[in-house]
Amino acid sequence: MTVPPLPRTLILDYYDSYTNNLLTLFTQLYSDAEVLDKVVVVKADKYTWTDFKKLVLPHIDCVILSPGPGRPDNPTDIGFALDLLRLHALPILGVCLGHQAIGVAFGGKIINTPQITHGHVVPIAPVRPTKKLFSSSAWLDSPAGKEEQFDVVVYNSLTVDPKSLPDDLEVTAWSVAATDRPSTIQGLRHRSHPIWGVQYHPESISSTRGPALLQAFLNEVHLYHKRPTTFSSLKPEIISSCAYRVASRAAKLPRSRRVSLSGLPTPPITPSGSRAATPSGTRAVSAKPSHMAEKKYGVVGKGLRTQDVFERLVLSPTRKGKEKAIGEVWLDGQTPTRPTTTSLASPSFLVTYSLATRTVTLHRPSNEPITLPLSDKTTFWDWFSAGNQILTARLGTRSSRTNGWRGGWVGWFGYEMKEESLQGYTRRNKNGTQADEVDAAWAWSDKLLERTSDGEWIARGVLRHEAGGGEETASEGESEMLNWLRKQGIEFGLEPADWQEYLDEIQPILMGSADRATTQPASSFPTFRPSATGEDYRTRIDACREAIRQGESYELTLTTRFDASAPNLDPYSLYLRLRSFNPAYYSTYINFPCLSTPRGQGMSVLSSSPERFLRIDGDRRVEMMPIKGTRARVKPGQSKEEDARRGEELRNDHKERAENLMIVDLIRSDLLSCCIPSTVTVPKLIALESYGVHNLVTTVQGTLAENVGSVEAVRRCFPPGSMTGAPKLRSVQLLDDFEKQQRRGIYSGALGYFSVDGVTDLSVVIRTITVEGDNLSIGAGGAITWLSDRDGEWDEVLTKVKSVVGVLEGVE
Ligand SMILES: C=C(O[C@@H]1C=C(C(=O)O)C=C[C@H]1O)C(=O)O
Ligand SMILES: NC(=O)CC[C@H](N)C(=O)O
Repeated sequence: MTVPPLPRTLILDYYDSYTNNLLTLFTQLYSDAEVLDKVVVVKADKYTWTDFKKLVLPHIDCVILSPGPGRPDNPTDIGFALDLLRLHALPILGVCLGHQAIGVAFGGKIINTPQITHGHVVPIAPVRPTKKLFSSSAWLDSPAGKEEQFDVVVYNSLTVDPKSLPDDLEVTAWSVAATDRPSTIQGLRHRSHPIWGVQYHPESISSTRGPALLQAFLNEVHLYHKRPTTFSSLKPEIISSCAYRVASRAAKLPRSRRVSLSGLPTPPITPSGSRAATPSGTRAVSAKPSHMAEKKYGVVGKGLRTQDVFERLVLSPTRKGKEKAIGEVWLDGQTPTRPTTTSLASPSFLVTYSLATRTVTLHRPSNEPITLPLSDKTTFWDWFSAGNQILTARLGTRSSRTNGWRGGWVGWFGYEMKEESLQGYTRRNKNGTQADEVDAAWAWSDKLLERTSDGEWIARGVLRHEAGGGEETASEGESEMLNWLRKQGIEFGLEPADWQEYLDEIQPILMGSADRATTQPASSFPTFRPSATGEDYRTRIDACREAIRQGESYELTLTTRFDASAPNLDPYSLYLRLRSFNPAYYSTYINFPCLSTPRGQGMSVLSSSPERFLRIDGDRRVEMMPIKGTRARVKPGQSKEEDARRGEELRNDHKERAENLMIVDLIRSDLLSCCIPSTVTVPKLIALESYGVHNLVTTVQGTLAENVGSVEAVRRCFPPGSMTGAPKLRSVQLLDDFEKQQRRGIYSGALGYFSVDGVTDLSVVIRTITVEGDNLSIGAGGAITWLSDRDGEWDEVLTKVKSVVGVLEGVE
């Protein structure tokens, strides 16, 4: 069976979090280059109906109406789709909401589906004989066409009422009835116009026969247009109306790596013009004059505890006020099964961002903070992304490293940064955010001490020197960020003398005695109390389920906050307790004493997050690992068999698997907004990982397109889907209301680093204590679906908080 030529296809996106996954069906039939040339995803409200008819319709060959939140009989949810369907000027395929729109456009009624189901696999049976799509030759010749039934994933609360089906429409498929699940309409076609719909999601990772369905549709499109040998490309104006464009290629990597014979980098030019001495033992690995230096210590210091080295190198100099540092950073990271590096750093300056005032603030040791209002057209993401791209090109040398921070930015984007990342988002309550909130904080460090997973130490430095031959140079003129920072006297990269001084500082520490450091872990956690009662939370669960019943969302990650007050607390000693109580892959301690928020002076993040948000390695491979599905582990000393049983029970739980699948499909769609479509894959679907709690974890990967930088990639996937639910935009708007506009802050955001070599690694901020002055908070929540049980969900929240701080007070 041959694949027809690819027609110009416009996918109208009703702000769903699965729409981009349709691209994956295309790339199973056509090349990336062809798909990106002929298929475009456009937000459904991008054009008015009048403009669409004039500017778009004459220049495309077919339309796909995407899934989406809401109802097809609500004009704010469905825009001009009903007019488009009634005009039937070209072939149209509707998926889920788009399919329901077909029902409504020709006179059918929308009702609640008898069994509301999201993220479950159900069998469906095509009706035969029937004309078109499910009986087109492409379909009948395909393996799917020969089967009586096949499995698909459904995400719907609503359905076309079979009793209301107008004569113009014919059912092409039904779900197979089961005792708890009556049969519902799964496919429709118009009897005389080229219009088809499917209620299920052919693009879901767990649906079968998706490409065969698409091919059957494209065959119909081919037939409709009288079988041309080829279709032309989309007009550039239409392509550029797409929300996110990705290039069909990955950036080329400089593969050759040259290490100078002496193992030393070209000596940098000092400001006076003379060649500086290169610190001994330093080695650079690069095809271009490298700015990245490293010194490996081998067995030296291997017997030391990381805590002791952190205290001597990072903590005591800043505490004595001697160091030129703005704070303390320990990217700790621990798990027995997934080895990771540890990095210790004393950043030299920090930029923060406030959404309320749209200002950036520069913080330096012993200087007054300086602020910069961003222009109306610029978001913090744009500002930071453009600057970071140039810094990476100028200072970093890409390598195939998969792990570790080599210097550059470390910090976080708080959850509220969604306001500038999520297309279509509007903050309803403008008073909710105070001016002196810290919505994003990124500190720069051009030196750090790394501990490899083998326990060896490596000092890493980003050196400053003039552009040398063959170096990619990017103009600073392009970056508002770099120009402004330069004006404030900020330089990126160390002078060779500074690097030498750093090595001189490290040497005696690593050669020193293994005496234990003086700081003791806090003897207990402060007492955390819920900010909302269990009853409040249960009521909010009901509100979530009602929104799901109405088709507004498929899953909502509802959260709440637990607060504690602890005057004179040493956040570091509390972190020491946390890291032994709940060691996690993304365990992190960050302390910025200079920051102040409405809750106090000084801000620290004490994280024990197990969840990867997004990592980009040296080959521009992106990996996201959403967690969904949680069970408590047994208490220490209790039976291992019982612990394993709970893990297995979680792995086989239909509700939890569905929660996970919904986020996996969302994450795939997020990655498709920045990766080459055919590269987005799911190598590991719903695996059990057991650390502080049992969790179900999925791995989604892709290769970043050449036109997308690391910060931009993060922005397109922000906020993390596991903290929002699906579809993302509608769900976060609903959650803002259900959570009473309460700020989530760092919790639910992303924390980690953008390394100068382009390697990026960020966690989802969960299981994390935020300290602001004397006030501490922990956010916690869970995914609410139609199948959620009020008590079970509240217990899950308590389980999560207890995995961080052991005991809780004031909970029913
Ligand atoms: C919301 C939290 O966790 C999120 C929700 C999970 C779930 O519903 O199972 C699991 C991990 C996180 O993505 C939290 O820990 O506070
Ligand atoms: N996935 C979808 O498109 C869902 C459509 C509609 N909102 C429903 O719940 O039925």
